[in-house]
Amino acid sequence: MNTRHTPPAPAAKRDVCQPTGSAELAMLDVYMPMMKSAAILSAGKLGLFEALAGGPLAIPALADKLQASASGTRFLADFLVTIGYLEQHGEHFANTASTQRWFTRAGQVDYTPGLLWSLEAWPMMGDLSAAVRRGGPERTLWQAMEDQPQLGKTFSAYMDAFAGDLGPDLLAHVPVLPQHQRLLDLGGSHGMHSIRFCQRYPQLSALIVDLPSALTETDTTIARHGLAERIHASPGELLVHDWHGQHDVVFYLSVAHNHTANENRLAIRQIYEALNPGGLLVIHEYLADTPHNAFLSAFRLTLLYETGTQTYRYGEYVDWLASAGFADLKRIDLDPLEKGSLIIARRPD
Ligand SMILES: Nc1ncnc2c1ncn2[C@@H]1O[C@H](CSCC[C@H]([NH3+])C(=O)O)[C@@H](O)[C@H]1O
Repeated sequence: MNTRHTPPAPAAKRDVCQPTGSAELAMLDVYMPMMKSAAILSAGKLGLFEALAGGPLAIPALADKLQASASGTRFLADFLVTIGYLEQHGEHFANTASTQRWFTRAGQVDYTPGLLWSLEAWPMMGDLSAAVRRGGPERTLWQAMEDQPQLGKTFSAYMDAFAGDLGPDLLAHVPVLPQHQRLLDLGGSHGMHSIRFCQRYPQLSALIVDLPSALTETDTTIARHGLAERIHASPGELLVHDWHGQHDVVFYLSVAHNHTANENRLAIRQIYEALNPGGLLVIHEYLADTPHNAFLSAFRLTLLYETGTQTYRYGEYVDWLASAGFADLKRIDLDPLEKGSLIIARRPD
């Protein structure tokens, strides 16, 4: 995913996606979201939220920690207060509860890697008009990652943060059985989904297939979790790669929107063939069923620029899955909507 869902942000005073309806204020619709993004991303890059994770600080101490100027730190902190990301108590600045929760290591999920990824995506979006004209990217994100290795690393770290958020939903909804022993994690990137399932189910071992650009940290992460014997990462193009025999559970998590409809149809057929009878396919996706949804529309524009692909409707998945032979299809819409949906299907016994 490309820029996927954003964590719940501090309550906005007004929905910035709605036009102001006032000619004098029209430019504010562009200027304020730009500055809001720039300030939050800069705070992430400077480590400002993390610096406040241990407790409130006055500007001189905060500036010291960030190795930044006192005046710059003050202007940034002042603005972050006005948009609800910081609170001010006298001379001291503190994270709001939401900032602490979503943008620090002390929180539930630390999306700071998403801020760092958004800094990479920022200049790309400046070129969106060219993608609209062409109808797709000049070079896909995956091609760009081949000669800019930091892109792949930053993107995988962002996906890792998402996986921290999605992990509990997956564990709750995917019915792994005692006889399920082999997990294939297509586009498995950071490896955290495989790691969580292998931790929960001791009978499982996993194979992760992804492009080399996504796997730079994966072996280290697997080893850090003490799972080097049970989880292996194998670099390659998922449609042509050797999937090493039969599997019992296949993950296709946030991968379909990076492929064309025909590639997905083909992949789903290949997955069916690679599953043992009774095996499960688990898809995580953003379904294109909801019309006029600002998040989904923004995501499709991002894909136009980054990969030239798109999101698909649930009916399309049903068609691909049913024609491959899958049965017992189940759709689970996650809460909130921006978290996407799970589709679980079974290869009949
Ligand atoms: N052709 C391809 N072959 C293998 N992996 C791919 C291909 N195209 C995109 N990917 C990978 O698909 C992943 C999509 S991001 C999703 C990562 C992970 N499944 C998660 O849910 O957190 C990235 O790691 C890409 O490198």
